[in-house]
Amino acid sequence: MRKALIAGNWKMNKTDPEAIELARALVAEVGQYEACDILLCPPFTSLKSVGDVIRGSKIKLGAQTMHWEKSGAFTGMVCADMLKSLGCTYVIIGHSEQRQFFGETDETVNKRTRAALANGLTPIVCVGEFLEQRESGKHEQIVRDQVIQGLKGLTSDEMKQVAIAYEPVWAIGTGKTASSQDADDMHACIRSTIEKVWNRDVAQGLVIQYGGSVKPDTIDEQMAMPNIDGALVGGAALQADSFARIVRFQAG
Ligand SMILES: O=C[C@H](O)COP(=O)(O)O
Repeated sequence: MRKALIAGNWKMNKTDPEAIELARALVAEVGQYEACDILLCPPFTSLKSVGDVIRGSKIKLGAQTMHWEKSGAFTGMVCADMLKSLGCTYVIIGHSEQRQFFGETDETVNKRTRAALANGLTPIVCVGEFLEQRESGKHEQIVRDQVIQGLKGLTSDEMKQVAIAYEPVWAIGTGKTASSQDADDMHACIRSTIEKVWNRDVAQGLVIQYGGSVKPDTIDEQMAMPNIDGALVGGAALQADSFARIVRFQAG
């Protein structure tokens, strides 16, 4: 049985005082909630302070990306050790905004994923198609390729530490969600790809989150789908009440 993972990706939002305020409100609302795993991914600048606020609660801490090298001359970047030293246990990798604006490729996704795993961090590997790719019927092939290339070379044991987030690019921050059925179909496609490349055990254990305009009024139907195991939430994670309602989804 897969435990749902509800993650808030705060992206480039919240000053440090604002991040502390939001984290405090979430600890008060859902800090001891155990029906699903809860993850906060603030910007690098607030990992330390959010980590301090959530310490002792059930809420986990993650980063929004990392470099694959251990240290060195990589201005602007952070490495796994730095994230771990602040209490991170997760890291988002290959988000479509990293792919679109910062040159992320399947190859760099693979490097980051391997480095995260080698350092005991759980990577949430993001995949998803553009609207024109869906409209031309290529969406499943595009996402399958991202999965296979991004996770290339991982052992079955390593795969058991990975989560995937399916985020159709056209649904991110637009207010348009994929229908629950379309999302579930893609999640099933991802799961069957994992089964073919690795094995059934890995595929059945894999947490696949949906991301793209998830809101309090969409989450219940989404989480009722058999292949949707959680959500990677952007905009609706920036207010405590909406994120707390998403965390407390009622899946049927
Ligand atoms: O990482 C989160 C996703 O990009 C979704 O963002 P959104 O909920 O604002 O559409």
